[in-house]
Amino acid sequence: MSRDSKEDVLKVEGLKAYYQMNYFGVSREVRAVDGITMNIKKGEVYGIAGESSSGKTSFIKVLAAAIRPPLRVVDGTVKYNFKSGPIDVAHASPAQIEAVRWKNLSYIMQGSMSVLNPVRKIGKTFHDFAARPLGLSGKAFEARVLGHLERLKLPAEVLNAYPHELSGGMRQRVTIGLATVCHPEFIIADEPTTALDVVVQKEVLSLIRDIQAEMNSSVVFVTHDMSVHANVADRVGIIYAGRLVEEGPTRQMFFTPKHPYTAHLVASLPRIGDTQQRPALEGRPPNLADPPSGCRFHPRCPLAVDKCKQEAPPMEVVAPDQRSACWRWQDVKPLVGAAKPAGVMA
Ligand SMILES: Nc1ncnc2c1ncn2[C@@H]1O[C@H](COP(=O)(O)OP(=O)(O)OP(=O)(O)O)[C@@H](O)[C@H]1O
Repeated sequence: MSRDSKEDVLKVEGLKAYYQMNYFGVSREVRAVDGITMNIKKGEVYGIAGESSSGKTSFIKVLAAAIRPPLRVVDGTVKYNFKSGPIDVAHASPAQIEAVRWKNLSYIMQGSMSVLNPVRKIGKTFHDFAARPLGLSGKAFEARVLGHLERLKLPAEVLNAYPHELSGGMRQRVTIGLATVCHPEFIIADEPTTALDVVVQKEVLSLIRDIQAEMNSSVVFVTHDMSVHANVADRVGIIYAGRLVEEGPTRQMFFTPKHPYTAHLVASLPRIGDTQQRPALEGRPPNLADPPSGCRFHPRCPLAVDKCKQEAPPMEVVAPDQRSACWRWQDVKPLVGAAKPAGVMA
């Protein structure tokens, strides 16, 4: 089935979410998400990449309806079309969000320890998360959890353990288990493999992919590791300074990027046989309390011209399913010839 013929499960339009702070009478606004429009199809795996402090976590917190002050949605909508009905989580009440949490929409936060209560056994945490949304209790609930643990290749004994008694990889599996035990339609994961060693990383990624395929859920995940995107995502979106600057099918993003920032991220991937360090992009991402005029990437962009300093480029369709926000997208060339990055499917 082509991407176009699949149904949208999420539509984000003109989303702006700012951290609004007031210290000693001085107000400060950090424009962490500043006008993002995109959509996700049913069954799609969408990866979000970008440097540190570009707004990735803030964006997916809004998608996950996990917004806490000082972060506020100041404009736009985040509309899900769940089986149970439509909901705009940017404007829904706490009770409406509670009704879709875990059952329709689940969120694997950064760092598994932050989700797992250190003084509560894993079995109790499963109960806290899932008993009510599943509407099960006693033996029926136990059977459901045990079946799910088996699928995650976790022994039943973990239910009796405290989080600190498990290895990092097991804790991350438990977190994924918690987030998926209710078979949610939409899974959001923030850096699900950071801090895990390479072997465990692979296991955790294939686990997310297997569960997604089995349940036909949609997944949005964040990582700054481009090789993870290459291995897992159907489409990749690149965020720079609070804005989506390019998105497209994973292969196209790696082989024919149409934004100079994507070209740099792809070029920074290590390649088999590398003997030299990859060139790093000069400069730093801008301060989101005072972002540059025009295209926010212009101070670091090798292709920047005067227009880029003055006018923000709109997202334009540049190839099938691929959009880029760059005045000079036609001049963007991959920075690394035909070399195939490790992990990118040929
Ligand atoms: N609680 C907060 N209060 C104020 N500003 C914040 C808060 N959390 C994040 N920010 C700011 O919002 C901007 C975007 O941060 P965010 O964490 O969303 O970026 P990120 O791309 O996820 O970064 P990382 O990869 O380091 O997690 C940054 O300028 C950050 O300093």
